[in-house]
Amino acid sequence: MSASAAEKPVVGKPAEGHKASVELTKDAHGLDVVILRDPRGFFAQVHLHGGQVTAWKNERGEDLLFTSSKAIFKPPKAIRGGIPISFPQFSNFGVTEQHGFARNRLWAIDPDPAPLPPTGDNKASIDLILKQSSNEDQKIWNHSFEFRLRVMLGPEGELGLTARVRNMDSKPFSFTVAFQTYFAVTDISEVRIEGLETLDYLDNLQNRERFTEQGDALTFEGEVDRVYLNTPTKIAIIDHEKKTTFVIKKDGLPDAVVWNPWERKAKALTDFGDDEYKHTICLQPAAIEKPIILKPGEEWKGRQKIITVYSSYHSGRLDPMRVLASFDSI
Ligand SMILES: O=P(O)(O)OC[C@H]1O[C@@H](O)[C@H](O)[C@@H](O)[C@@H]1O
Repeated sequence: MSASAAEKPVVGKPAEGHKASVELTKDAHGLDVVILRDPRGFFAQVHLHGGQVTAWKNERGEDLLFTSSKAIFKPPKAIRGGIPISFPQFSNFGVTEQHGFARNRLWAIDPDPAPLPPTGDNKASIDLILKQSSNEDQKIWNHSFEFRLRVMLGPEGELGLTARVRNMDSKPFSFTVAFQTYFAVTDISEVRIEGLETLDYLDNLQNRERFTEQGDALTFEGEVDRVYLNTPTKIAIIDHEKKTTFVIKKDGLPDAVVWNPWERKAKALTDFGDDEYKHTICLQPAAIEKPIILKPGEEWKGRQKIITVYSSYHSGRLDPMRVLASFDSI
């Protein structure tokens, strides 16, 4: 299912038995948003500003992504939370503004997402496009491109993002990219990440020096800002307190950034509550260490899919392999 600006919006939660729905509407700040709903109650919201997923909820209406209570909904500023997209540059690894310009621009609904197949009636999806940089962007990154983004809400409540970047220029260009995903967690000190152990990482807090992860899982006791390199296609974030696990599956995005500002940096961020660092972990599938190089006419594709797993952890020892295996059945 897809939506275009011309389609009549579907309003309200669909009754049981109805198909997934897509609605183009305005948020409380007057910004354009697309709402994806599944009959079982799963929900996702995408702002055209930034092409940014700004909410994802389970069937009980609980937020699975974090958005700051101090988030500023005034373009061109990116909204603090959800899934801002870093493109054509991650962080300050290049010449553009921090994290590139894509998160600060107005995206359009893509009327022609070919050749991606339609997602079918049981999935709600929206295709967005960001074309050609603004005049201001071109002064710094003067390349002609098309960035297509499909956001999909599946029948198991899973959230999928597929990014495609095509070089529309007559010369090659390169870029780095990240899905800056702010997961909602109950208490950061009760969270562990599995899938990054023994890997090398660049530590943004130590001049991007290269280290090797020593622990058998990643836990949090202070500020973390690392780019893990050549990561596996599946990573799990385990929220012990909520007995919930997020499983992230990714393709075309070999790196994974892990960021939590902790107390001091949280206080320095104007659009982030002082204590909110306790309730989020930013895990970002990314392509950073080896920038993507596209020749004229070439296209790059990167994908992340996230699902939440609840019950398997209610008793006994955590079994990440079981969680990871369950993801494959989707
Ligand atoms: O405040 P911004 O521009 O959204 O960046 C937030 C953080 O984004 C993370 O991706 C970076 O690794 C951090 O270094 C950075 O502080």
